[in-house]
Amino acid sequence: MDVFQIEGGHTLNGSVSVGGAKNAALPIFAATLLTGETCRIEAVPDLTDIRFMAKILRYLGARVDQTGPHSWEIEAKEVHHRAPYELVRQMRASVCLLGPLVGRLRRAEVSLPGGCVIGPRPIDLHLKGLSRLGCTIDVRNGYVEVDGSGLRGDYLYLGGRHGPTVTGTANMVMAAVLAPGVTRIESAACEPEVVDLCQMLVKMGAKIHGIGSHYLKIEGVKELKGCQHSVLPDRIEAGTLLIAGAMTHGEVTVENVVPGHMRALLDTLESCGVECEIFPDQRQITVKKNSGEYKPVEIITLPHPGFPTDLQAQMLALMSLTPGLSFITERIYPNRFMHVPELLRMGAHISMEGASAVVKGVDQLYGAPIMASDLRASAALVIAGLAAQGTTWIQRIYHLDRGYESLESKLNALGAKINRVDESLLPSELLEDA
Ligand SMILES: CC(=O)N[C@H]1[C@@H](OP(=O)(O)OP(=O)(O)OC[C@H]2O[C@@H](n3ccc(=O)[nH]c3=O)[C@H](O)[C@@H]2O)O[C@H](CO)[C@@H](O)[C@@H]1O
Ligand SMILES: C=C(OP(=O)(O)O)C(=O)O
Repeated sequence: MDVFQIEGGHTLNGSVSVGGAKNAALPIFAATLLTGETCRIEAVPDLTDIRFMAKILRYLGARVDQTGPHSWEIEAKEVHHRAPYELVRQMRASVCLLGPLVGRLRRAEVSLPGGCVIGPRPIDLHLKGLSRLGCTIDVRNGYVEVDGSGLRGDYLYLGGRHGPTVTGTANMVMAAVLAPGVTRIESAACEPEVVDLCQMLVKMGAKIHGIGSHYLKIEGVKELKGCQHSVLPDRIEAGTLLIAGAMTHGEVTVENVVPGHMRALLDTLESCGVECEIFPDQRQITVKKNSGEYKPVEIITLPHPGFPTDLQAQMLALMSLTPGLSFITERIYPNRFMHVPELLRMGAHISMEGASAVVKGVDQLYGAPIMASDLRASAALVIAGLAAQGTTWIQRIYHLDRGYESLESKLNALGAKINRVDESLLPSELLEDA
C-alpha cells in the first residue's frame, strides 16, 4: 500500500486543471447498459472507482474499452442481471446499476453495497421508488432482487430525512426512461451530476422534462440509442484545489470549472475573506494571494445548491487554521467527521457537539503520522499536511485514489512537496504492526 509523505510549509502557486466528475461518470457508465448500441464517454477521470465500474460492466456482459487516457467506449449488446458482492462491495455507487438493469432487462439482482465509514447509507428510497414503478422487490442474503416485469411509470416522491437522494434519483430516472407511461419524480435531487446524467440520457433518446429542478417528468420510450458524451467537470475536485490554495495562502487558478456549480463554496470562501476571481467564460476560478488571516464561518451541509458534504472535511481543515470559532454542521451524513481525530493529532482544536464540529483556529498545525479513513477525509488531511510545519505521513491513501486523479502530481506542479511511497519505506515506528 502507498502512503503520502508531505513536507509542509510550501505555498501553492500556478494553474491546475480539474478532470471529469466521478459522481457523474459512475452513473453515466451504468446508463450505458440501457442500450445495445455503442456509447463513447469522454472526460472520464482515471480513478479506481471508474476501473471498478468498468470491471462490473464487463462482468455483466458489456464490451468496455478505454480508448484514451480519459475516453471510454462501452457497448452492452448482451447484459446479465446479477452483480455479485465480490465486485459491488468495493464501491458504493454500484447501487446505480439497479435502475438500468431494471429498465433494460426488467430484472436485477445487485448485492447491497458494503458498509461505509461516513455513516449508514440506506437505500430504502431507491427500493420504495422502484416498487412505486411497479417492481417487486426482495432483499435476501445481502442481495436486492428486483422483478421488474410490471415496470411502468407512476408518481414518485423521493425526499428523505436528509433531503433528496442523489443516486436514488439517478436510479429512478434510469428505470423510468424505458418504463411504459409517464413517471413524475417529486423531490428529485438536482445536483449537477444528476443533470449531466439526464443530459446524456436525452442524447440517447430519453424524454426527460424539468432537468435541473426538483420535479422531473419522464415519458418512457421503447428503446434508447448510443451516444457520445463528455462528463462535466468535477466541482468537488475544483473546490478541494481552491481550498488547498487558500490554505497555503497562495495564488491558484483552477481551470475547467463551472463556477455556477460552486456557488455555495464560493460564497463561503468569500465570507472567510478568501478572495476568489471568477471567469465563467474561461471556466476558471482564481483564489487570490492573501497574506493576512481568514475569518471564521458557520457552514451547514445541504443538498445542492447548498454547501456540499463532499467539501465539508476540506473546509474544516481550512478552518482549523483560521482564528476564532467556526461551526460546521453535517445535515447529510451526521457522522462524517472521521478526519477530526486525525486533525487533532496535527494540533487542531476541534470539539464535537452532535453533528457539529466547533473549530477553534490555531496558529500552527504540525506534521504527524495520520490515517485516511475515507475519500474526502483523505483530501482534508492532505490539505492540512500542506500547511503544517514539518512532515506528515498519511496512510491508507487508497481512499484518495477512489476519487482524485493524481492529486499529488497536480499539487506538486503548484509547488507542494508530496511523495507517494510504498508503506515499507515508512519510518519503522509508524508501521501499523510496529
Ligand atoms: C456516487 C455519488 O454520487 N455519491 C454522492 C451521492 O451519494 P448518495 O447518492 O449515496 O447519497 P444520497 O443523496 O443518496 O444520500 C443523502 C442522504 O440521504 C440518505 N438516504 C439516501 C438514500 C436512501 O434510500 N435513504 C436515505 O436515507 C443518506 O443516508 C444520506 O443521509 O450524494 C452524496 C450527497 O451529496 C455525496 O456525498 C456522494 O459523494
Ligand atoms: C462519498 C463519496 O463517494 P461515494 O458516494 O462514491 O462513496 C464522495 O465522493 O465523497
